[in-house]
Amino acid sequence: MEEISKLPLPDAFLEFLQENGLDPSIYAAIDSTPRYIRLKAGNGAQLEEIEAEIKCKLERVVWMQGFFSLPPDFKIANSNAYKQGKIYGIDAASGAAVSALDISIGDHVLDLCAAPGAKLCMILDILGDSGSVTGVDIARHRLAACRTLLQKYALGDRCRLFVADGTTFSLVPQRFHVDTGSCILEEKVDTFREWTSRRPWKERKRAAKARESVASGLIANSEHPDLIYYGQHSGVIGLSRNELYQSVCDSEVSSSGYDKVLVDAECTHDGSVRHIQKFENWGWTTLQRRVLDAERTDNLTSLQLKLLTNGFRLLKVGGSLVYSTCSLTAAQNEDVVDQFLKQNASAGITSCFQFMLIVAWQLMLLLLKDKNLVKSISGVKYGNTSSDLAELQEIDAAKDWPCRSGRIPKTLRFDPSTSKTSGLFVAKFTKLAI
Ligand SMILES: C[S@@+](CC[C@H](N)C(=O)[O-])C[C@H]1O[C@@H](n2cnc3c(N)ncnc32)[C@H](O)[C@@H]1O
Repeated sequence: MEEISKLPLPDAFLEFLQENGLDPSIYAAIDSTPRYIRLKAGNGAQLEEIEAEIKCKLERVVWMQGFFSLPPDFKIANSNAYKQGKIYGIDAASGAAVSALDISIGDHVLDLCAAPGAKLCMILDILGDSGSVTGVDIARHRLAACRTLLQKYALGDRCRLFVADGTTFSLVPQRFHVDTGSCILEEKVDTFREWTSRRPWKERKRAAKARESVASGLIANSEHPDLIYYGQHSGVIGLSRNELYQSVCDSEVSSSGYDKVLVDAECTHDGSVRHIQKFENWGWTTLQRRVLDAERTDNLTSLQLKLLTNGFRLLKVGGSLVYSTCSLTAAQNEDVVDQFLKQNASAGITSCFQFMLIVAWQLMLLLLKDKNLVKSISGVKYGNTSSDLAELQEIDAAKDWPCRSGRIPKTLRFDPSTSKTSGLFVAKFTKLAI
């Protein structure tokens, strides 16, 4: 108990922990939790040079490639290696969420809650000169910070960033376009310019006006997602506005949706010990307002389920989705997974008869579509069709990670006291064809 009092947690937070069966002692262990950095790809040879510059030994994290630990109180922000974009500050557990995606060269990846962008940068670093990444976040200022990161680490070439609500975002990757090489770029390079800040004045004014209307609640979701950044090879250049914002039906999503989707959902952040510690300076009342408010917590779990559902909808058949949060509560993790599986699980098809019904329904929709009787098969609208069958997947890489199984088999939990990382929950799904 003496340990716990090192961080004077407010009563409301202690109650929140008690209600959720969480042990407050993790917040006293901050002094022994290392800092983590990841080396940007291609900088491995400069390890000794970086160590000399920061005057500190970088301890390799044996279970997460490219990651190193530093003493808990070490500040990387002032180092040249950080300023020059050779190292990132990112917790090793966050690295695990990205590793769980098992990204292959050429993958088209959707990061549905992307800002401020540590995981997005890692994804781009893994992809290198291949595939594409679409980053989405509802908070414009946070996504702008993400754009700054892309520039700093020179990783934006295959990335596009949209300010949008991840629960309704509906664009698939520009698969074919990305890979068509430079001839289209040369022909139609003026269709979209590289930076939207260079968009024509009238267009920017129209977008700002639409944003104001949304903010004042007059209209909602009437505008397209706002594209605030795209790189040369993200598939955007050469497209007309209509082509970029073209929606597709579910049957197309199954083949041209994203190969991998990360839903690193908004949460109460209670597993991020360093984040909670910051409220000592920001004021505990801020914690109460931002984190513990009961209504917000209820809304959060519903938001998490919607984000997971929509991310899964945009996944192609055979692709993988990782759902992660830095909360340790079951309500935001296993309970969300449970609900999602109830709505989408293949195990839900309990009988041959049900299976036949679903197949018949799909065939009927295809037939109607063929005869132009329906324009899209519930395509871009929020909500699932019976073809969205989810299955929890084993995370193969996790056998060496310092984590344990969650309440649901195949889900994982990083507990700060044993993992020596930030707290994290990870679940991985695949989309099955029927
Ligand atoms: C845990 S943070 C994501 C951290 C990020 N993945 C990273 O590695 O830096 C959650 C993010 O979800 C965003 N968010 C909240 N509601 C959202 C929504 N409805 N659609 C999209 N993003 C949302 C927040 O703005 C916040 O940036």
